[in-house]
Amino acid sequence: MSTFLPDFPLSEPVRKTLASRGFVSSKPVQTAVIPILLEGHDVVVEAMTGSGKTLCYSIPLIERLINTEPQNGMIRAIILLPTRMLVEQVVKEFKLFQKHAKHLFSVFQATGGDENAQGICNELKRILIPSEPQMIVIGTIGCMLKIVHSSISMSSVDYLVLDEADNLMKTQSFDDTKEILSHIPAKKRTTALFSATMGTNVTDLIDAGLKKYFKIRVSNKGAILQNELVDTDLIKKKSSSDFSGQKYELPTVEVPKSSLFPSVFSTILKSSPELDSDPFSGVNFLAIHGGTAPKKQSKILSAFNSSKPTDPIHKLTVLFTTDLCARGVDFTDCGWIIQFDAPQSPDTFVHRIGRSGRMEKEGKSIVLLSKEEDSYVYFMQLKALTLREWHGFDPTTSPIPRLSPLDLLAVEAAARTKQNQSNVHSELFELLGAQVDCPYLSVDGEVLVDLVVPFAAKSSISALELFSAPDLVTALIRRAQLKDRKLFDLAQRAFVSFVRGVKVLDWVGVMTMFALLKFPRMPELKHIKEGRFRPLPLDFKTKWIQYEEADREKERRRDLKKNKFDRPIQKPKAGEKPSIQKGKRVKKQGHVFDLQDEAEIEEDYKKLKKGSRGGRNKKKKRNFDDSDDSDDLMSDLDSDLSSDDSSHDDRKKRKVDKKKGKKKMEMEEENEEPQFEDSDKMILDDSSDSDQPPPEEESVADEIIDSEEERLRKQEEDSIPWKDREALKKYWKQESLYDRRKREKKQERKKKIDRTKKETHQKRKNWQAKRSQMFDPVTHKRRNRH
Ligand SMILES: Nc1ncnc2c1ncn2[C@@H]1O[C@H](COP(=O)(O)OP(=O)(O)OP(=O)(O)O)[C@@H](O)[C@H]1O
Repeated sequence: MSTFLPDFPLSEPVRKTLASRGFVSSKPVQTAVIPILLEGHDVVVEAMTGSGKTLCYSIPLIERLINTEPQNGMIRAIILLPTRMLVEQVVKEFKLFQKHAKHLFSVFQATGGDENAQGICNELKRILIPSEPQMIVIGTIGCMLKIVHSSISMSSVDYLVLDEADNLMKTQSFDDTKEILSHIPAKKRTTALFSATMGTNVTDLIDAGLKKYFKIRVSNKGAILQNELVDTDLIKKKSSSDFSGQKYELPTVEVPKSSLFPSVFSTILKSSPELDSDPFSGVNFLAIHGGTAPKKQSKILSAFNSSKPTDPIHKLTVLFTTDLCARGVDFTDCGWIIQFDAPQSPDTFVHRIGRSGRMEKEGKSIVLLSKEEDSYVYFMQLKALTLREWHGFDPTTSPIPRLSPLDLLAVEAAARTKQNQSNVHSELFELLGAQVDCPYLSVDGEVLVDLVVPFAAKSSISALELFSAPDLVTALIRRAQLKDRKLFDLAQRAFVSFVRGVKVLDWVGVMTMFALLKFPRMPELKHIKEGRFRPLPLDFKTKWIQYEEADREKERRRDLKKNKFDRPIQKPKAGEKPSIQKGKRVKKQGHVFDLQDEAEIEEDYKKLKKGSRGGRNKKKKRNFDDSDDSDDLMSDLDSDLSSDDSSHDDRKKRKVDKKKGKKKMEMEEENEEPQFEDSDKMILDDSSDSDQPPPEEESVADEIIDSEEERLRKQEEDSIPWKDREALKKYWKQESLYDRRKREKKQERKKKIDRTKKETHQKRKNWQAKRSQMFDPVTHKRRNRH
């Protein structure tokens, strides 16, 4: 007899599995639910997170498979879950039972995107043969939908579980869930719905085929989860989210909203050398988000779950993650959940915090709220969740040594003895990192400011001043961005994804929170004043920030060069004239630029336009139209990046020489004076060592005509409505006035020559006729006049 459920005899494989996992007694929800499911009734179960719901449906299923006639090569049960990660977790649980019940059943994982769905269906068909044992299929909605739509038979399915059922009933996926249910015979099946937040409205699912069901609700009484809040400024959120005072306690998981956030934080924390020293020397930073490859996700999860405070290297493991891990994921020993953002739905809040304090362990949750979010506390109260203000840890019990006044004096003195005051900031970092056991991130961000402000006041420049940062964390992140463009990109993308996902009240606060280097250019920010936002004061262009990775940097430079000329033509504002550049075609539309890069490319673009149109300078215009000029601008950029001005000048000179040489050759070859000369001639004329004759009168006249033509051409261009791109295209196909004049002139010249030739020919003819009258053609003697 098992001690797990004394009143219900369990089969040997189940007993063995439970014993091997050390489960000696059932938990309240298990005691309530397993017997009902063993009897084959439908259930709707709501029980707190981490209370052991998975076992509630897995034990009855295994018992059913053991105690009923096996149906080899058929699907016997379907378990639906919202994410691939959860599917993997549940598959693992069933495989533990399989160890003790070999050949009794097999487990099939149905996950994968649309592109893999067909392959999964084929694989399932291949193994659903009589020689194979009966099967449990565990999968996500998308994949399961493909399976039920394929020719695979569902007639033998008699057990259906919807774990995290409220999530599966969400509007976006509810139709799909119902569709799956409609393919599974309702009469003989047992249906079980589980969640920590079931709500009251399951009537829709009852419509979809739930029979008479038992509703079981296991109350949260006695739960050890504490919910607290930290009232903080948005700007200081980063600092406040460090709870290094508890570093030797249990692992921590942070659940922010934006999916990019984890990678930004963990990358920056990992890549800041200052953080290698205390208090982060023993901290292992991990991150899981939507962009993490599935295999890597599982690896990181198991690394996180297997981390222990007794680990000699990593005493603390911090996992940065998103709502991807908010539901169902079993973090076995997670002590703290720090929510960077307050979730709008109380259900999400419950699931997030439920990653800690599982299975009767103690767990703590902290949510960081800014001043604008005060009302959140009352909102949560209405939902029966109490948030208390958190006052931090007692510094005297903190394992991290604090900076003593003596240490402070030592640092200050060292900094002040430096001859070159502008170097003080780097010394400051060094000193703080190397000589003083100072917590860079303190329990309250104020400590940091207190620590560094004295230096700011006494030395000419401080770290905070240098990076225009309100706290040292922002300074570090800003500095890290300058060192590697990868972080700069991440910070911007994280900002954009954050502000697009939430209603932002304090824009400047959010910008500072993400340690942006410059005020971003976004349509949403059109009416926002920079206000207290402090951009990086250094006089620099963000395009100068390079990737540490050489290949990536090479690629960026290539792209930058290409983008300058691929930029789509922007629709001008009302009343603004369209800018059309002759010889430049409209290329790729909708190219995506970085926020900061866009501003700079815009600037370069204006420069280009100026070069091509400004002042109606023929030489400049033609130079731009020549592809060589692109090299000019790129070399401008390159020289900016490499600060190698002399090489740039050399290149320019070489180019002019090359053109001169080319022109000379052409002139010699053709030995003909060019008509309507272009910039090549102007460049040659400009050069001091030119050996060309001065322009003839005709070419001066041509220039006057040209400028008139240019004006006419411009007038004609401007008259084309911008909207009508077809008209624009046609326009380019049309002959321009300039070309027409050129052609007409050529024709006139030809006519003149023809006329002259004709006249000469006539004259010759007349002369010959006259001559034949005067001389005898045979004797060549003058005829006798009489
Ligand atoms: N009877 C038991 N004795 C000891 N540990 C148990 C028992 N039942 C389950 N557990 C363990 O408790 C943990 C939480 O279980 P489970 O993941 O099923 O919780 P849950 O209620 O589904 O949580 P969530 O709502 O977050 O999905 C697991 O690590 C599981 O192995």
